[in-house]
Amino acid sequence: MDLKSKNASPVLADPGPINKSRLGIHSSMMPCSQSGASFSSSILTAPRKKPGKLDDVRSNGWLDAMHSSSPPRKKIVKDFVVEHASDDIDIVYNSWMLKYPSALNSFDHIINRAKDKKIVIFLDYDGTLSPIVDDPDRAFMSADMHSAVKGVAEYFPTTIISGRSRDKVHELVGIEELYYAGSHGMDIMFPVQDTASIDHMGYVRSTDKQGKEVNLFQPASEFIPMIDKVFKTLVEVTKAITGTKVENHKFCTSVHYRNVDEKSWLAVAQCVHDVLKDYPRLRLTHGRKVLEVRPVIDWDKGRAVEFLLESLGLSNNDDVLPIYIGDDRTDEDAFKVLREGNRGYGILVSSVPKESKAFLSLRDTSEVRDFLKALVKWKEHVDKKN
Ligand SMILES: O=P(O)(O)OC[C@H]1O[C@H](O[C@H]2O[C@H](CO)[C@@H](O)[C@H](O)[C@H]2O)[C@H](O)[C@@H](O)[C@@H]1O
Repeated sequence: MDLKSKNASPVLADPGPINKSRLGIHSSMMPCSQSGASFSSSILTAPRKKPGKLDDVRSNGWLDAMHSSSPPRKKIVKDFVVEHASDDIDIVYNSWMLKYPSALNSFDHIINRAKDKKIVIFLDYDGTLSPIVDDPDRAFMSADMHSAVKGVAEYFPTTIISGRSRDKVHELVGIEELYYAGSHGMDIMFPVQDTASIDHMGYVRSTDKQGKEVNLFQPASEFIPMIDKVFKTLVEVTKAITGTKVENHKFCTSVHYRNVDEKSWLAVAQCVHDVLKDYPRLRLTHGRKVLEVRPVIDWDKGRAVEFLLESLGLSNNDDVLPIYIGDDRTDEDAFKVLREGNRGYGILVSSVPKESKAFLSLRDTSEVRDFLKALVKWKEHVDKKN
């Protein structure tokens, strides 16, 4: 990517003036449920305020997207028109792997391509390094995964790119040798080096928790007060819906519905939809049983990968082999960047067949760990020979 030719600001054309009062008292601070616990089922049958209101969420595809996020295995198989026997499940998965071959089985091919190139690793966190669990605060890596990630970071420039806040994912991973990009790449901390060529990109010099000098790139910093306000509003309006959890990631905010009764998913969607109506500069994306609210800026995990490659002086296709491993829809932006630039490998982590811009696949976090360990072993072997 020629960052120099890009507008330094990734903020898209403003869809309208920001009404200052919107940033203050929010019109939907009232909970969506006026009747507390019984809210979920009644909202399914009767429009809450205006006729047609519930249709908004149904017709704009939110609800369908919510149902298809993290679908149970059976459902995916059914979509592939196969019976539910486990043998058939394997047949479907194996035929899907013809399109997205296993990165483990393709290992020799990968290292062959990596000869004379510098491998650069990008890792998503949830669902990639830690298994998906009900409580986002308890999504930990295994000790084995921790040592595999530490191992790759010793040999290859390695970045964690997460939807979580940078501080949170740093706390969960706890490895200092890594670079961290939080809030879907809207908060990037990377080492100070000769990056004079992109000085105009707007990153600032800062210090990390150990007092070391670092560069910090935060293209959505002007949105911090707005996100904080929306976070508080979302906590308020969803509090009557049992099981919802709202997280503040500083540059974006997430509304989880994994622990919400499916009958109330529409209510969750409606609450978020109502709040977003007053914030034209925010948009919604879907993750694994989570609605993610983020600024309308032209920035995502794909742009973050391009930015990091450029800023670390690793953007030359002939010398560098980027590998991005992720499981979620937001990781598709990064897969797309690699695919379209014919650069390295996007690796999708999935135990069910799904369409992706990735080239390769791994079934689950344990295969991710094995793949990372294999890279370390190979690199140790190569270094020993030289
Ligand atoms: O980009 P990621 O690192 O994959 O972060 C995406 C979201 O991950 C977390 O939620 C997901 O994992 C949780 C723990 O396993 C799970 O309970 C939840 O259902 C998943 O959506 C995180 O809590 C979100 O804030 C991130 O946006």
